[in-house]
Amino acid sequence: MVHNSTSSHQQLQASPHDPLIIARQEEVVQLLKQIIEPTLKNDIVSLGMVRNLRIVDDYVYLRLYIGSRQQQLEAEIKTVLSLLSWCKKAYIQVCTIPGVKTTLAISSGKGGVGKSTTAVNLATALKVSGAKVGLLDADVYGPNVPQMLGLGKSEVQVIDTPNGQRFLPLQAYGIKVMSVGLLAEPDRPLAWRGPVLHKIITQFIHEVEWGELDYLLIDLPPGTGDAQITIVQESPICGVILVTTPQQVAVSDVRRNIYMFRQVGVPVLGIIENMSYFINSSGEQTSIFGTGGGQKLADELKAPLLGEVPIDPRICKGGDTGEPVILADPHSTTSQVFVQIAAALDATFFSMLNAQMATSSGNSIKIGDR
Ligand SMILES: Nc1ncnc2c1ncn2[C@@H]1O[C@H](COP(=O)(O)OP(=O)(O)OP(=O)(O)O)[C@@H](O)[C@H]1O
Repeated sequence: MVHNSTSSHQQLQASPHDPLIIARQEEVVQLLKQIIEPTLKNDIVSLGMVRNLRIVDDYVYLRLYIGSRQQQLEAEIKTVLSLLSWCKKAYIQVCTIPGVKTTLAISSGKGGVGKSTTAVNLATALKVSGAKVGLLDADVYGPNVPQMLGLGKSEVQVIDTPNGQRFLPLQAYGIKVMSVGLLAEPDRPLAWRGPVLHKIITQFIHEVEWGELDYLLIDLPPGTGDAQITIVQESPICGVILVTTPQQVAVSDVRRNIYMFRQVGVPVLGIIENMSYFINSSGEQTSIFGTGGGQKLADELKAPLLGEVPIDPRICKGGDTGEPVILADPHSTTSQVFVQIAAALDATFFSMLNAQMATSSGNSIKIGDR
């Protein structure tokens, strides 16, 4: 079960002052909490799927953020709200990315901890397992996914669709890829701010022709700024994976990050500790940045530790050559960690991977099992 331990009420509803509206709002929340999302086995309010709840006179307004496999929830909401004697009509705005079943975000409290590396390798592991995968590089401050997938100088096409013009994602190793970096001029820093940033991000989420995807992974910008909050609020993210390193400073940044997600009502699926240890030529493990930071944080924040990724020169090399380590060296310890995490995600969302992959290196992880 995926938990969202801090209530998602801030994101869910405005703060009215009229006692009648407050009472009605609470009544609606209690009814909505009876609806359980069958895959994640938790209620749709705790999962942050219901946002912007408003009661105006005898009408209920809300936004429902779902993946393409969760359409039935709209009808379930209408059924439970029909029990309200005072409610004349419930207006439900369904927010989804067409064709995308599950949207997951990869985030980090600070830059340079390996967030994009994680996003690229998880996307590749999911793809290798047979899933249809898209990767949206929304890191407006350092969009390096195209280079990590060998797409350095590619041009983005715009196509006409029945719903208007759409960006056509590029393809790398069968993964559909779109990046803010593909729209920027080479070697020029992206300096988008305020409304421009908001518009670009919103376009990226809603105006890409992804086709049918099992997973869309979003590589978020680091930190807890405007760009990150906009993406999280605008997209039907089912959960977020946080990347940290064992160093204390990275750990405290991720702590801030986790609280931000919980405040906006998006479940934290777990933490990945990157650069956990180094394996020398004799196969011995050495901790370079200290030990246990990821586990300590996971315990404190009641979010599972999904995996510990070693420091591996092949990761750097893969980032430079555009071939992820999962493909360049699939049997390495590093690749197996990513395969295990992908298998655990898939076990939570689809159970699509074959059992052999999920258990290939022993202890499998269960997402959100606390
Ligand atoms: N486990 C690892 N072993 C060796 N090198 C790594 C590892 N993880 C990441 N790196 C390297 O560290 C650098 C930063 O990684 P990456 O770009 O993924 O970080 P990031 O958190 O996305 O950074 P930014 O916030 O700047 O986008 C890259 O050169 C990458 O190859």
